[in-house]
Amino acid sequence: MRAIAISRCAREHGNTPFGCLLVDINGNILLEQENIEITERDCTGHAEAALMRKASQLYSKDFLWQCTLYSSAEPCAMCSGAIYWGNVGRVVYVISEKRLRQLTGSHPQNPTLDLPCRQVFASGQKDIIVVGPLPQLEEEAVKVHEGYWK
Ligand SMILES: Nc1nc2[nH]cnc2c(=O)[nH]1
Repeated sequence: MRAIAISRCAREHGNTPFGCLLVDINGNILLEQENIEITERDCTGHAEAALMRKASQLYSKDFLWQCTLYSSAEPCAMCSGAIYWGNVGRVVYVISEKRLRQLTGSHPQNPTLDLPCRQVFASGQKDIIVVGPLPQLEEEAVKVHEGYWK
């Protein structure tokens, strides 16, 4: 899955191992985004938030509602907010926030929130479709995190 490959690139480039991409209704890849929080010294530099900043500059809200954001891991509350405000209509993720929390533990670099993206979206006013976690891809995605959260 492309989002997992992007998460591997993020780690290779010195960032936390997360990646995502935006795909239109016809399956065309519009944007790809690695996590940039370390190299850019940006606490909001999660892959999904960074992608949403670019997406909202390039595309209309009506267009983005027809798009899907694929992510290597479940969007955190901040990124879910960006997806909500940016108006992307569908999200697919591999690793759940719960599993991520087991991986990162209490690592100060990633004090993972125990707040599923579905819960964030359910507090809003639109029906964003959420697919995930994806058990058949989860181990491949988890592998990219191996040895990182020490
Ligand atoms: N899903 C996701 N979770 C994160 N936790 C820390 N950074 C990230 C990121 O870029 N994406």
